[in-house]
Amino acid sequence: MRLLVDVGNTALKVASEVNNNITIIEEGDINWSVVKEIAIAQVGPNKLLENVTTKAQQLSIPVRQAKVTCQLGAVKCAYPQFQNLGIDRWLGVVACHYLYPNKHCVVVDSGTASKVDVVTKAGEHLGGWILPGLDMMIESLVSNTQKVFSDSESLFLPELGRNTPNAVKNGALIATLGAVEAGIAQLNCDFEDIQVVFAGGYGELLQLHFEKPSVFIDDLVLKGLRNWCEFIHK
Ligand SMILES: Nc1ncnc2c1ncn2[C@@H]1O[C@H](COP(=O)(O)OP(=O)(O)OP(=O)(O)O)[C@@H](O)[C@H]1O
Ligand SMILES: CC(C)(CO)[C@@H](O)C(=O)NCCC(=O)O
Ligand SMILES: [K+]
Repeated sequence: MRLLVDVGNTALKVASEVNNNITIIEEGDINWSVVKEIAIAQVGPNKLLENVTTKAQQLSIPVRQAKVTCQLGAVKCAYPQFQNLGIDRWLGVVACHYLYPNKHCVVVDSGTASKVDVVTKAGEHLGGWILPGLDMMIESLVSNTQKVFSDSESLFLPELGRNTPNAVKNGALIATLGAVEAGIAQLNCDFEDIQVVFAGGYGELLQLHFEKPSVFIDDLVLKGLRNWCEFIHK
């Protein structure tokens, strides 16, 4: 069994990979006796990884840290300084390209931060945008103003707000959905040729309010990590 680990800025996601099948598991439920290799995609702090790295050392399990390269298979990185691209973004792009090889993809991974990346069907990553995640947008508005406040009860809705929490929360939603539309516009082609892929903690909410066909893939970065492992083991 290969252990796949996605270290986000706030959340750790762990999965087992057996015969190409990825199963998301709780960190406490890892069956260490069958782990042959650990692959890690890390953008967040080492602290989130402490338990995994300690175990790996104790049991002498090989650990591989995925890194961005200028090219992986058919996928080419848009950043001239490819090392600066977040590995989560890179693996999201790689995963989408191999899941939808005949489509241009707009990859929307929204958690602590929101990332929108665009990759053509030829595998050319055109680049992307980093936005504050929805919570971060709200938090930065509330903490830098006198009269703006939010609440936990109000829903995120793609409509005009008529009270302060609705104005703030709906604004965060609309800004993020607007970036998705702008990503689509960058491709300058029929929507039929585009696959929009949502991922991350806010992915389902965004997909719910995005009015065109799209998919939500819970384990997108982990799928990209599996692709990365396939390439480096070749
Ligand atoms: N239903 C949900 N489940 C989990 N997280 C949610 C949910 N709805 C909203 N969130 C938000 O998504 C965040 C977790 O998302 P994700 O796992 O993508 O985070 P992350 O990987 O740490 O973020 P990033 O990749 O931006 O560093 C939480 O911090 C929370 O703000
Ligand atoms: C943007 C985040 C924080 C999102 O997790 C991550 O992808 C990251 O640390 N990126 C590095 C900067 C960049 O991608 O240009
Ligand atoms: K930083």
